[in-house]
Amino acid sequence: MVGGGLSAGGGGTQFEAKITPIVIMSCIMAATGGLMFGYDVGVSGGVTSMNDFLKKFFPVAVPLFLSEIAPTRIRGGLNILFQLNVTIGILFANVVNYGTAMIKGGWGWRVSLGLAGIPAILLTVGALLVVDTPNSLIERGHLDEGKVVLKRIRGIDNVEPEYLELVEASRVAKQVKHPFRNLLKRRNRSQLIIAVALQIFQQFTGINAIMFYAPVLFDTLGFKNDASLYSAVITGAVNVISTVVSIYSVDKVGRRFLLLEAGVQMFLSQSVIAVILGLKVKDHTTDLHSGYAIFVVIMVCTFVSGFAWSWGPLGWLIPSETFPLETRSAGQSVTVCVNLLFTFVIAQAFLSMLCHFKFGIFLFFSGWVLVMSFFVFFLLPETKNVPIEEMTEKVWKQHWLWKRFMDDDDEVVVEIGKVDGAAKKNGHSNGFNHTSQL
Ligand SMILES: OC[C@H]1O[C@](O)(CO)[C@@H](O)[C@@H]1O
Repeated sequence: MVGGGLSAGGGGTQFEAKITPIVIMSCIMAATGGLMFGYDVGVSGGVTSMNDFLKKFFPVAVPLFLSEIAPTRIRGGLNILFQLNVTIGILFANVVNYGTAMIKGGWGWRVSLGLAGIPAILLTVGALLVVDTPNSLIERGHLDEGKVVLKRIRGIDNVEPEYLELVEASRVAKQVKHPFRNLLKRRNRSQLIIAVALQIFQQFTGINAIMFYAPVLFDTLGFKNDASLYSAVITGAVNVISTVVSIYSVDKVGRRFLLLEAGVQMFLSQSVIAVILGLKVKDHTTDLHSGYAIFVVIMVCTFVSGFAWSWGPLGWLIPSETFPLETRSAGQSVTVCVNLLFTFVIAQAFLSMLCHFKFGIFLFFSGWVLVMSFFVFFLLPETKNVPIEEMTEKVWKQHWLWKRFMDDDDEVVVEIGKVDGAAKKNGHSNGFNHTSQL
């Protein structure tokens, strides 16, 4: 599941755990899922700028601008690792497109599309090698097997404290009967609104207009065919590197800082692109002067880097750390669903919008960046370093608006049993909201 498999659900738990082969295998699995997602996003833009592909599928069209089981202590980093893999997949596709465009005989685009099967095969083979998680085994009643797997995963014999927490977490999870119904309850409104808004906003930054159509955009600006593909490789690399910046900084400077800083960066770069294109490109036969064209590439990279250390990874991270237990699985599903729905909407609408708005398309997206930055400023609370189980008290109940939704009458606070009490005493958390309202 996109982003969902790497929930940042852990609070302050610091169980003893080695980085074992099983954990590494699980990370490779996640990486492959991200690669597949990213490759599919990246490959489409490239092949649609290859003349042989266009001749085959668009003989009538000369478009003006043709244009998506870690130890707790590394859970946050792994969450963004998913997005990192998406960006690596995109970069990989961009590099492949650059190479296959040079194949003589007009079948290079077939190779680009065909290679999408490789991450899918890796994922399938990987899935056969990976064992059931202890959580899943325990939840299905296979307690002994769950403990054995936990020992293998952690690489140690003394897994008792974590095992007991997993058993307790599973007991609590079983009490959640109607996750989707819970999602609509008033007390869960804030997390739901924020998760849905983040996904819609992530796509309305216009990132996929760039990811899908960058080579075509650069082509239209007058870059030669291979130069436009080459430029897409550059933006793909900027995307990867800037996501790494997010991995290192998100727990230091916080989510709000990254989103607000990137808001300014994305707004300015998109506005500059719009102004240059508006002033310098009169019609689709005009090539941009090479100095301006390079400047546009730099502005596109500035935009992509801002996105890559903010809305890209945080769109996944924040919902995964804010939904309480009673709505977590349902909330993650809605998050992914809304993201893919709006990826589809933008991909479908972009070309028609481009024909109507022309350079104004970048003003359209920069306007949205402004709106989402205000949303972050006023409505998104900081969640950096807040243990999951304290989110309600420390985040939602402190917020000027969201605290009004926290006083639901039919609230039933689940008292986690003695295991939880012991865990709390030790400063541990089982990754679930201990005051979950069922
Ligand atoms: O890196 C850019 C990519 O990241 C996503 O927003 C997913 O988080 C995709 O929609 C986009 O293609």
